[in-house]
Amino acid sequence: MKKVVVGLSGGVDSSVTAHLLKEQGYEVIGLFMKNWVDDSVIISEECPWVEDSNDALIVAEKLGIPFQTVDLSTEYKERIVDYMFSEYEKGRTPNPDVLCNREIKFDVFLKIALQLGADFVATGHYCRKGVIKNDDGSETYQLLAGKDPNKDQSYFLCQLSQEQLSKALFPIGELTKPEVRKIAAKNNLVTAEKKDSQGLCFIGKVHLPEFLQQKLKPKKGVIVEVPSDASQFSNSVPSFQNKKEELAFSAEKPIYSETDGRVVGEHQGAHYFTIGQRKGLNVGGTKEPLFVIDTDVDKNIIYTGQGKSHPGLFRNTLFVNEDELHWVRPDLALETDDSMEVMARIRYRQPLQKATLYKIENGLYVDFEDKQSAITEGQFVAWYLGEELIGSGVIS
Ligand SMILES: Nc1ncnc2c1ncn2[C@@H]1O[C@H](COP(=O)(O)OP(=O)(O)OP(=O)(O)O)[C@@H](O)[C@H]1O
Repeated sequence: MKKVVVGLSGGVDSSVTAHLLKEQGYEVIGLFMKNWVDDSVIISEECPWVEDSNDALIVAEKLGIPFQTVDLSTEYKERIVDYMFSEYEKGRTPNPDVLCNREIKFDVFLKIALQLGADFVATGHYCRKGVIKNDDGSETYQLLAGKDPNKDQSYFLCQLSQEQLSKALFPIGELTKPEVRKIAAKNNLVTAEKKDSQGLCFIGKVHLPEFLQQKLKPKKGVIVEVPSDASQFSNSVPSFQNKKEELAFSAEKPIYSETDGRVVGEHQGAHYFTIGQRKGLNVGGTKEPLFVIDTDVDKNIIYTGQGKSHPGLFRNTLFVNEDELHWVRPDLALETDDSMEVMARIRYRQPLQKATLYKIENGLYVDFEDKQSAITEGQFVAWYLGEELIGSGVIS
């Protein structure tokens, strides 16, 4: 009998995951992980993990499976929380969810599962795993979108490797959320009606600005509004010698200075802000709301533009550095000077966009057919062939 460790979060998705695996004849163990808890921010009534671990325990008892809690708060702090602070400090916007899957659920957690003698780790992610049998007898694993288009979570797993995928199971990927809830209700699982978590491992449960303020000290600076007819947005495109030059030009973020617009307000620290952000600027009196179009953490200036169609928010092309480029399918990796037509997204739930990948020596361009709003440094871009996510990278 194959043994599976299920990450039981106390939510409905992982409850049904455990139930399905048991029905399929696996020997199932439930494991709840206590992640890092931001004690200074979370007030006791909001502290969610005690309630969640209790729900996970009740589900495990109901299913008649062994259950354990593991404390991964140290690893979580080192690999996710510290990384978040350091990225925000650099003016980049990290994605803790993607990291949590790569570094915690399918690394630390997976290793614990293997120590418990498990063959696989299963989670309640809405995605599927495909297996290609190669001629030499080896297997290649595919990360496929979940069947429920409203819930597809493949993006969150975009940094997984073949090694990690080989040990993963995603039993609810073939189901829709309503189907999952129905199965939970039919089997009297206490989590059947529980509302969805915020997605983020912990950050949904804390207030991001307050969280950041603990480590990143406030630093007053100015907010500059850049008009939509600023010279940076003029359409004069130089002529290019080759595609590489054209892509480099298109991926270039405009450079702003204080004199490109007027000072419209003050902020508490450019490192708290992210491109595309609207909330928290507290500037009134403009015809349309202001959006952050760039931050300069060195000079501590936030550049903004009016309205969500401000030209400063849009670009066609982005670049991924070689060392931040990841192929879920290494066998499909592009060689230098090769290109590939794909569908791509730059954030969770964004509808897939037509794009072409161009590989150069020190990285990869992702060139979108349509201009993309708020391409943000530090976030992940993920690309797909059909329903298969084949690679991803950090936007640089
Ligand atoms: N604290 C945790 N302990 C164990 N596994 C977890 C924990 N948090 C998340 N997971 C696993 O990762 C999966 C995806 O996590 P996410 O936070 O996106 O939850 P979700 O989609 O709301 O699922 P659920 O309804 O199971 O909470 C979960 O289904 C679960 O298998």
